[in-house]
Amino acid sequence: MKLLVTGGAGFIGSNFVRYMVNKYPEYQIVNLDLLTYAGNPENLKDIENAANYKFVRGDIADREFINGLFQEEKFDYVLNFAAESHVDRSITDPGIFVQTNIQGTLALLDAAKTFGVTKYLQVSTDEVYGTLGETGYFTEETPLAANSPYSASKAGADLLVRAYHETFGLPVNITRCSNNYGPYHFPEKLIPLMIINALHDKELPIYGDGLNIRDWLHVEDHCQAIDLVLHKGRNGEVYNVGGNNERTNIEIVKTILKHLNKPESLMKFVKDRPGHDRRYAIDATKLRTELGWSPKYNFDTGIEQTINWYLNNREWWENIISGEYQDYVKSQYGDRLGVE
Ligand SMILES: Cc1cn([C@H]2C[C@H](O)[C@@H](COP(=O)(O)OP(=O)(O)O[C@H]3O[C@H](CO)[C@@H](O)[C@H](O)[C@H]3O)O2)c(=O)[nH]c1=O
Repeated sequence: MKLLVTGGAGFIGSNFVRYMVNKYPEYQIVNLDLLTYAGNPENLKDIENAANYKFVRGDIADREFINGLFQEEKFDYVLNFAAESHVDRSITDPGIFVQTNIQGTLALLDAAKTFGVTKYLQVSTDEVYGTLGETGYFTEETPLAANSPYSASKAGADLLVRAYHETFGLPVNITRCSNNYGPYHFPEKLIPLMIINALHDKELPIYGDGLNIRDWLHVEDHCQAIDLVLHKGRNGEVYNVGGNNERTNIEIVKTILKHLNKPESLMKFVKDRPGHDRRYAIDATKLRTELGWSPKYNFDTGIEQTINWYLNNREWWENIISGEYQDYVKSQYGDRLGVE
């Protein structure tokens, strides 16, 4: 069984690669990653020499390269984690989101169709559903109503995946997760950014009134869900993955400050994100009842484990925020990156 995991050097992708390499020694896992600013080979240092693991550097939107890779490797499963993922960046530079998230997905779908796969799994996001008011939950039937260029690009990709199933009969699944947290989270996102700023006694920028709500999901629970959907998901189906842990941003920041024994005076309310979605909350009943998913983390233990991970892995994030990160990656991995 051969798996292509794209974006496997990113936060969720690397956690998933590690999970699969350890759980399925009999599978061959190929990690394809472009190593943009958010992809980091250091995330997988502990398994990089595993017999069932291989790293390839490349761009999912490079059709010629993708076709060559599919022809050579003959993948059984394709899991697309590769994406530009940061909402704030999509507001200043939407073009790269369309290129990677839409053109990249299209190139993978075409290759999957041409060379044949047992399953194509698209890792998507609850942000495609837009925003909720104070009540209600996103289900798989909630209409798509993306509000940011990022979520619009993910929604576009989801519709292509759906279309390749309906039109060409490609065996596909789409998973839509809520906000992930855990080890190796890139420090532009709320939780790692706040931990690192607090450790430096720097201000913690809270957008708007800080009462926006996110539904936090531990990345390992997300990995388990994707494993289940990959093996047991019904073709053509969408599965929502949510932690059932709704928190306001202020609650998150206060929790982090408390764990680190830092004062709340570090919180600074700043200009709101344009188009800022108010609330995300996921109904994951389908995943639980149909596929038997049950998350093992509750938020209190998960956030504590995550904060401790950042305390114990300073070198990992100091290399990233030092600005010397790209040079560092090149010096460590330059000769071993595979396809350029
Ligand atoms: C970076 C940052 C964020 N925020 C707020 C904005 C959001 O309400 C909340 C979380 O922000 P972010 O960490 O950027 O995550 P968010 O926009 O929710 O999107 C994340 O979660 C999505 C899933 O819901 C994923 O699809 C995205 O790729 C991922 O980036 O915290 C702040 O108040 N201050 C900040 O400095």
